[in-house]
Amino acid sequence: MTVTAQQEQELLQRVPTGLLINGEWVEASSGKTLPVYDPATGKELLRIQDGNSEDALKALTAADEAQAEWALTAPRERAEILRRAFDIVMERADDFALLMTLEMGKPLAEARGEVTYGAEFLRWFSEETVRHYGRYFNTPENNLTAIVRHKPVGPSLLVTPWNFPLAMATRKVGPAVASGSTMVLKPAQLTPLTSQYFAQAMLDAGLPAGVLNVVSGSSASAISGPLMKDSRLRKLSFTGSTPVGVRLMEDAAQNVLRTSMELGGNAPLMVFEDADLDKAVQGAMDAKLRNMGEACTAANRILVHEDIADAFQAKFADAMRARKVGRGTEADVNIGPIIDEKAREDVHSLVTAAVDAGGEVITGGQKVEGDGYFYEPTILSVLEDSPILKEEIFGPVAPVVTFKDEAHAIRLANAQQYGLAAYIFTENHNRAIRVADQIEFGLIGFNVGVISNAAAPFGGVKQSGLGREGGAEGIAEYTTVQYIGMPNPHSQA
Ligand SMILES: NC(=O)c1ccc[n+]([C@@H]2O[C@H](COP(=O)([O-])OP(=O)(O)OC[C@H]3O[C@@H](n4cnc5c(N)ncnc54)[C@H](O)[C@@H]3O)[C@@H](O)[C@H]2O)c1
Ligand SMILES: O=CCCC(=O)O
Repeated sequence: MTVTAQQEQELLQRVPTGLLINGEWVEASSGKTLPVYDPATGKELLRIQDGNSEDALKALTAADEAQAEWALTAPRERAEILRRAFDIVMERADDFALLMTLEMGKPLAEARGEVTYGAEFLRWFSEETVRHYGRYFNTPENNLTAIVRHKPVGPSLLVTPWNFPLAMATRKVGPAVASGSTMVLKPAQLTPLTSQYFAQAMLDAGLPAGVLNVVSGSSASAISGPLMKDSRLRKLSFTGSTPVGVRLMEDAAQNVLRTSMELGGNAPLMVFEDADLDKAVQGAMDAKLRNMGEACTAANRILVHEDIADAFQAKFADAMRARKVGRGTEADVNIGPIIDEKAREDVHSLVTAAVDAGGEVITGGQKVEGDGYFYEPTILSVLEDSPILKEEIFGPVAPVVTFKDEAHAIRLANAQQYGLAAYIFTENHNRAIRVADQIEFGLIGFNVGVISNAAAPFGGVKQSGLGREGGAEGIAEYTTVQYIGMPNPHSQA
């Protein structure tokens, strides 16, 4: 069902537009506001307060002052806040979905999927909160008894990207709350509304003032810069591009901050000659077109065995041509716009460079004329040295390359700097594990194109980052380890 303009306006009026500092939505000290746009129309949706360095420091002060008491709360209390937050986000699922469609462009059905995915981090970490055990043991010499326990890392700066506005926030806020850490969340400039609506849900769930502070603003470095230099900050958790992540790691080194870095990806999707072609095409569609290709997990390099390449490409092209492009609020649309004009230009430049380097357009390959930043679902047939294979595409463009044998496929998969997600399509389980052993990626989809799940550790190797979010590993990113040694009571009188 198509959403009406009145429904959109009613929702936008309910979004907090201030900065969240110490439990209150307040105005920015600059007195300035920041516009938020709809990428499907290019029009302004709403203006929010434009936070700066002064606001960021106030938020850190609030987080720092709340830290000691928050660290001592009962794990059950934190767990129940997260569980209530899960319920509230699910009760408001339609609002969250529409808000993401409006500010980011993804079609409503996908946005609903993100609400479920994002909310699950709250439920998952509510369950982890009460089970984050330490250890108690005698040392090998029996002279000491050791207690090893986990303490909250302390005030954390959480920086999120625009492509999954809810899930990237819950994947950080969930474990930070679970661990007993306080935080300053800095959402992406392009999509602050979902984060602000989510922060209100956390307050409604009973999160004490000062634990979660939110500072949106037009200058990311004005917000993060002074915080990264401040000794009260203990951790940076960043999700975004590799170049920005590298710069922030350099800053973090000056203050010896704990860091979790969820960076870019350039996933290969490998289709072997023994693959089930229907499964492989479905997997390629899911891995490529989820979020219009604007995902760190997006399959950007479709590697297909030469014996099945024609058959695969024909089915893949039919599936791509069947997709409907349009504003995500309209019924039946399954490809929304690219986030902004610059991002669409970047996608088109990669396509043009691939064609100039000898690539062939199988379907698509053009910007869609008219309002908004739409791009046609595109398949390119390219050679293995095509420039498009070296970069994150962040759009609905799938370059296909053929390979001769398993060793060749592995070499192509590893031949770039990223190591986030990879996909393997084969009916031979031994081959799947053998290939997984030899490719350098943190996440592997075996005969499936989407594997993200709150219960599983998400993260990459090489230039895709450090640390893991979600799973049992996720909470450890927000704790420090303390060892207490004492005389073994049996060796004492
Ligand atoms: N590995 C993952 O889990 C994951 C998940 C989602 C997105 N990503 C990656 O994120 C990128 C897309 O997101 P993006 O365009 O928002 O990335 P980006 O790096 O431009 O921005 C990410 C965040 O960093 C902030 N930022 C930008 N410059 C900054 C600076 N100099 N100092 C401090 N903060 C700064 C932005 O405001 C935003 O909040 C892609 O590379 C994608 O692969 C990775
Ligand atoms: O953009 C990358 C994040 C996608 C995910 O969490 O599945």
